[in-house]
Amino acid sequence: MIEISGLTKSYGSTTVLDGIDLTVADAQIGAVVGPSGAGKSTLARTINLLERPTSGTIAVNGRDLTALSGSELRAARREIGTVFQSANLLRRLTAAENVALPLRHHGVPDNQVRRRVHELLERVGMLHRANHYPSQLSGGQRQRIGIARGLALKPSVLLSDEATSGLDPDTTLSILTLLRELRDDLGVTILVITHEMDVVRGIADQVARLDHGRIVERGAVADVVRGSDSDLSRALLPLPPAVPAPAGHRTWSLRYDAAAVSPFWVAQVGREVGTDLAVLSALVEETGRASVGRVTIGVAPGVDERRLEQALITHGLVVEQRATLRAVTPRTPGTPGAEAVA
Ligand SMILES: Nc1ncnc2c1ncn2[C@@H]1O[C@H](COP(=O)(O)OP(=O)(O)OP(=O)(O)O)[C@@H](O)[C@H]1O
Repeated sequence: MIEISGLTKSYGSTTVLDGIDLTVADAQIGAVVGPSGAGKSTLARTINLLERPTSGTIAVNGRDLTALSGSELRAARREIGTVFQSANLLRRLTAAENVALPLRHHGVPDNQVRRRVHELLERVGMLHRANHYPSQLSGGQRQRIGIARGLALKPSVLLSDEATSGLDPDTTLSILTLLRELRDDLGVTILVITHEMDVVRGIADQVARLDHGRIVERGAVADVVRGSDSDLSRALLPLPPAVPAPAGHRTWSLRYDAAAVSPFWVAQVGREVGTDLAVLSALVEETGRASVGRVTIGVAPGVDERRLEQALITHGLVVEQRATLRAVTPRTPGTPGAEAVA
């Protein structure tokens, strides 16, 4: 478990991190997201103790690591393994030698190093590349070696600092699957710092949004995407573009827990209210161990909107937003069109 409390980092009069509180429980994956300049890299460098915080504490399994110095601090760094953006492997060393590096640095005897490196390479699926140099590996393979090296000293926490940035979608997916396995099979606590919402959606249990050095929103990923109409929620589950609504229709954005709502809700609600609902965009996605749906519907003029809203609520849907529409000239002759004006 990692508990960060009141973490502040200033450079001169510039405060880059301002009172960060963040906890990731054992065998959970926590994610910190934020735009460029929010303070993500600074947070990563401060958490893995490459930089000292100006104030605040970083405790791993109840032990405050910021209070330590000298040899105690060096030993404490073992508690947090880091996987960097570009894996940061040494070019002149093989994959196995790179993984062995932290073990040798900490004076682990040769026979134990060999055994542990074998174990780690096997764990990340890279045993067959043990004697390859970084230049002979793909980006995803280098990142697997980086993860093996991050785990070498059996840290309690694995910090992933933009580890999938720059990888193609399939490779990203395979790295995320590996991180998920480490959580589920080995019980590793993982803190992912990223600007990629796909990463958060793919593996995180908890998410916090960093903006201008502060955590401005946080929660369980499932709750954030299911329960609120916030910036983070929309960023995590953006709706695909909607097709134009039939002329005169109003568009309503809806959100729902797909596991709890009948898959026939569109027809059922339409029947109850006596109207046909137009589906203009729809998305159902598994995220944060929940199945969440977001839909934009077109509502015909003259429909009793209070009754419609009540029916939707009864079926378990949340009405997020309604837009007033005005008819526009159709692009294809004969096709009705409309655009949102509010
Ligand atoms: N050593 C430093 N001295 C002064 N200011 C710094 C220092 N390091 C970072 N900053 C400032 O802190 C802010 C946050 O930088 P940081 O690199 O942590 O953001 P980031 O979220 O990682 O951005 P990106 O996604 O673009 O890498 C920036 O305004 C940056 O200029």
